[in-house]
Amino acid sequence: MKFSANLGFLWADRPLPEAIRAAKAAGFDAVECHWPYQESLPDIKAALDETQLPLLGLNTRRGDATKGEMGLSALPDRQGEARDAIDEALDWGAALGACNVHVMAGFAEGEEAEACFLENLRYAARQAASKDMTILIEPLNVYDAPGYFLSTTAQAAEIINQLNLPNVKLMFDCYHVQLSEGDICNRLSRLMRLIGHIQFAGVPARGRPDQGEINYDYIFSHIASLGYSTPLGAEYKPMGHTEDTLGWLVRRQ
Ligand SMILES: O=C(O)[C@H](O)C(=O)CO
Ligand SMILES: [Mg+2]
Repeated sequence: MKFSANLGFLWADRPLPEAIRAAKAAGFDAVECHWPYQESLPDIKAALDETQLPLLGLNTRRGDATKGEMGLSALPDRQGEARDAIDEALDWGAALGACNVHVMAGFAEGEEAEACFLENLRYAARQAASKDMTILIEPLNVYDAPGYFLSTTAQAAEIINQLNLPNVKLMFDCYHVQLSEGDICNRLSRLMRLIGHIQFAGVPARGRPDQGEINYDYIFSHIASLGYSTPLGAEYKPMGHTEDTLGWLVRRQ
C-alpha cells in the first residue's frame, strides 16, 4: 500500500515546499494539497522535482473563504468565477504535473444547482482532457459541511454516471463516508470503477488514522484486494507535530 501526504493538513504550518520535503523524509510516496495559490509555484515545482514525489491533486479555490465558501461550481449565479477557478486549478496542476483537480461544488441545493454543477463539470472535464488530467468530485459529511451540495457517494455516483465522461471520478474520503453513510468496505467495492482517489482519517475527530472507530488496517487490506494501488491520501488533522502522529505509517514501512 502506498500513501500520499495531504499537505492541507499534514505539515500545514510550513510553506508547501518545506512540507513536501518533510513528507519525503517521513517516507510518503506522493503528496496532495488543498489550495496552493498563495505560494510560489516555481518553489513548489522545485521541491517536487528534488524529492521526486508526484503531486496527486489540488482543489479549485473556495471562493470567499472569509465567508466560509467551499467552492463555486454548483452556484448558478457564480459561473464565471467558478470557471476561472477551474482554469486556474488546471493550469497550476499541469505546471506541477498533478493528475487530479478536485472541483468544489459549494453550498447549494436544488435542480438549478445540479444543472449548474453538471455544466461546470462538463466544462472542467473538457479542459482537463486536453491536459491529460482527471476531475474529482467529493461528498463532504453533513456535520462538517451542512448544506454542501454533495453529501453522499450515492449522489456523486449519480452525477458521475449521468456525465459518463472518462475523466470525471469520485474522491472517496473514508472519513466523510463513515460520518454520512457508513458501510465503507461495501461502498468501496460497489463504487471502485468510479473512484479516482481515496482519502482517510480517524473518525470522529479527523485525527490520526490509528485512533478512532475505524480499523484502517482492515480497510487498507480490502482496498488492496480490490486491485487499487494508487497512493491513499492521509488527510487528517495532526493536532500537534505531524511527525508525532506517523506511527501508523512507520509500522507499515
Ligand atoms: O475536506 C476534505 O475532505 C477535502 O478533501 C477537501 O479537499 C477540502 O475540503
Ligand atoms: Mg477529503
